[in-house]
Amino acid sequence: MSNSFADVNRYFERAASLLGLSAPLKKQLETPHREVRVECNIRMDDGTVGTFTGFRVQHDNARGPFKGGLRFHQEVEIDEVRALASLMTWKTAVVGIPYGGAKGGITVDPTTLSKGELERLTRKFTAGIHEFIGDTVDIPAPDVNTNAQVMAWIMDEYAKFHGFRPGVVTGKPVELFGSLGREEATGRGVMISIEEHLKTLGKTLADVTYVIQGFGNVGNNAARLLTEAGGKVLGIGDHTGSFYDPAGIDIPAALAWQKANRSLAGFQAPKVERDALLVQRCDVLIPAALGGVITPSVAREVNCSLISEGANGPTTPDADEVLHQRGITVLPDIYANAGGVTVSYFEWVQNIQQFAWDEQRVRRELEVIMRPAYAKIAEVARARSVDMRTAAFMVAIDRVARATELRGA
Ligand SMILES: NC(=O)C1=CN([C@@H]2O[C@H](COP(=O)(O)OP(=O)(O)OC[C@H]3O[C@@H](n4cnc5c(N)ncnc54)[C@H](O)[C@@H]3O)[C@@H](O)[C@H]2O)C=CC1
Ligand SMILES: O=C(O)CCC(=O)C(=O)O
Repeated sequence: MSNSFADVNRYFERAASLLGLSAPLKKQLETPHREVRVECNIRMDDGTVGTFTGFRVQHDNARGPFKGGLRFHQEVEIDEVRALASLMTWKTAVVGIPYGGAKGGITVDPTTLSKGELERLTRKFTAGIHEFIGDTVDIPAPDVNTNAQVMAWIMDEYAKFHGFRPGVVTGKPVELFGSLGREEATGRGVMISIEEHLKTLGKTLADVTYVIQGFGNVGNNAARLLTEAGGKVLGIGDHTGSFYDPAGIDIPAALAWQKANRSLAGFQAPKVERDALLVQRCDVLIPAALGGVITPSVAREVNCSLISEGANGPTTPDADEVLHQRGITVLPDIYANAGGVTVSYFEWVQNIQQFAWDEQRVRRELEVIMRPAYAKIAEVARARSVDMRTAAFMVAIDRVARATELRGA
């Protein structure tokens, strides 16, 4: 289960060809600008030296500073980071926020580290990449297995080299120049994406049922918000367990369980096999864990009419074809999960202005970005008779291509 750069580029290639981009421009837009690899040696609690490898891939900055999350996971490798960095370029462009795309990661299972080891590793990585990041250069943020505390360490370590620059990183703790609403932002954006689509069908969030894979930052906030909106969540799961109940899962109980136990293991609800969760009956499926989980065989069996991609790259290109042939609408990752980076943008704006917004304003401004973006993608999908993913890539690539040409060589 991972993302591949070749897979992202299949989507890129299809959309770029429909736009009639020249071969040299396509190559320029496809190729990452810079890739940084750092060895991070740290002192482990038992006195030994731990060696870890970290990456930062800066894909494109024609429309603004590089922007994107930082992932700590045992399966992180350069090709995947490249894929995720490229998705960030198209994501920031499709919602029209003034950034390019980047992604970083360290190959580590953070659950095997103590808090002290995690802090030392984060600081070592930051020291290794500090020359390449900055609030006008490249701005990291949380992704899988990273959080506000990790961002605070990055901000602090960066300050040792460059002085106080809170906008060097987003997703910080609210007490330390973070933004209200950032933590739930990706889940909220997923909800908005679904709401916009349902509107076109004359339905509301309360009229449909949901299955959500992944119960971390994206999945659990989506589950909470959809439940608060009156929707019924039938299935949830994380890496420790999956649950499905046609009568509905008690989401407040699941959230409380997860908060107390740090995972869903042991949660009391009807269990299903991890791989079976994605094919349970529902109206809306929300993959919100890792990439590559919707393969052609899963796509042939999913039992929903809409997929909103909370995760990055959850659907392989071959599976995407199958979904299209089956008439299942996919709200693509670069749009559906853009709520997180959008509120990161608001955090950065607040940091630059040294002026904090209240949460209502953050939510309002998120809608101002997410709702028209749906309309734009849907308009292109209609006008060019393409699916929503192709349309989203076309909108994004067109914007990056124009910026690139206007800036010149
Ligand atoms: N955090 C953010 O703001 C954004 C995250 N994303 C994407 O959303 C996805 C989830 O990210 P976060 O929620 O931030 O990460 P997280 O670390 O908070 O949570 C990840 C969740 O996925 C689950 N998971 C991991 N492996 C699994 C497996 N094999 N089967 C089932 N569940 C599994 C974990 O148990 C956990 O519940 C990733 O693809 C990430 O790139 C996208 C946009 C923004
Ligand atoms: O908030 C951000 O800057 C980036 C979040 C992220 O990594 C993503 O959207 O995939």
